[in-house]
Amino acid sequence: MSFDRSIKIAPSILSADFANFGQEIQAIEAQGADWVHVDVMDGHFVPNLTFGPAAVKAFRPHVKTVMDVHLMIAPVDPYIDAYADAGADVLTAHVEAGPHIHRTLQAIRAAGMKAGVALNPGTPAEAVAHLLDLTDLICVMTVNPGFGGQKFIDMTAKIRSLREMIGDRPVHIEIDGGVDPTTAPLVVEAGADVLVAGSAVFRGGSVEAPEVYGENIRKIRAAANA
Ligand SMILES: O=C(CO)[C@H](O)[C@H](O)COP(=O)(O)O
Repeated sequence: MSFDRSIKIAPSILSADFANFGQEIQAIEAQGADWVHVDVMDGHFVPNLTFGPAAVKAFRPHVKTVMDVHLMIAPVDPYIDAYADAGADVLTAHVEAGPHIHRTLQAIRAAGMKAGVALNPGTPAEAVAHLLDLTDLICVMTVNPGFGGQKFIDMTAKIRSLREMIGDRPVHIEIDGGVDPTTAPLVVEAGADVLVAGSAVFRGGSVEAPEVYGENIRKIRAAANA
């Protein structure tokens, strides 16, 4: 997985048909998704439950691009090897999920994955200031994590601070929550390059009408690049 700052659209399969993940992943990739974003929730760190390592491993053969796994779980460290075995390319842990994020990021890289760190809306950019050489991606939450379809919270000032702090390091800034053709240009202008979108990609489409996913992805990308 090489680094570049071009805009990448990462549909969140939290908004896919839960009875049909394999075909949904194939459909979004055929329709232009750059990465596939997988939201892992534990009903403890966030008030919702999704899937664990066995399900993520079952998604893997369907993902031909980048499998971007966002852990909204606490603790993280006992599960790092399981997500490496499941085939995650990027594994992101929340800075709020435990006292030893430094160790967590080292362990993710040691397990052969790219290491991501996520920040809730209430957490300042400075929380990752000492982690910049240990991380490949900073995920800025623009909703309080747990559910798709929430209203975008403006984090553009935080994104700008992070882009400045990152300097010329090869670190992606990913935005997660409420990304659509209206909000995408705001976050890209502030310095983001990976856009996670659930509702705005899957709305109106299905595996029987995958061209809707393609139109939705194109609209987000066009707005982001405008
Ligand atoms: O991490 C998430 C929620 O915690 C989802 O990825 C995020 O909310 C995307 O969904 P939407 O685009 O519908 O806001």
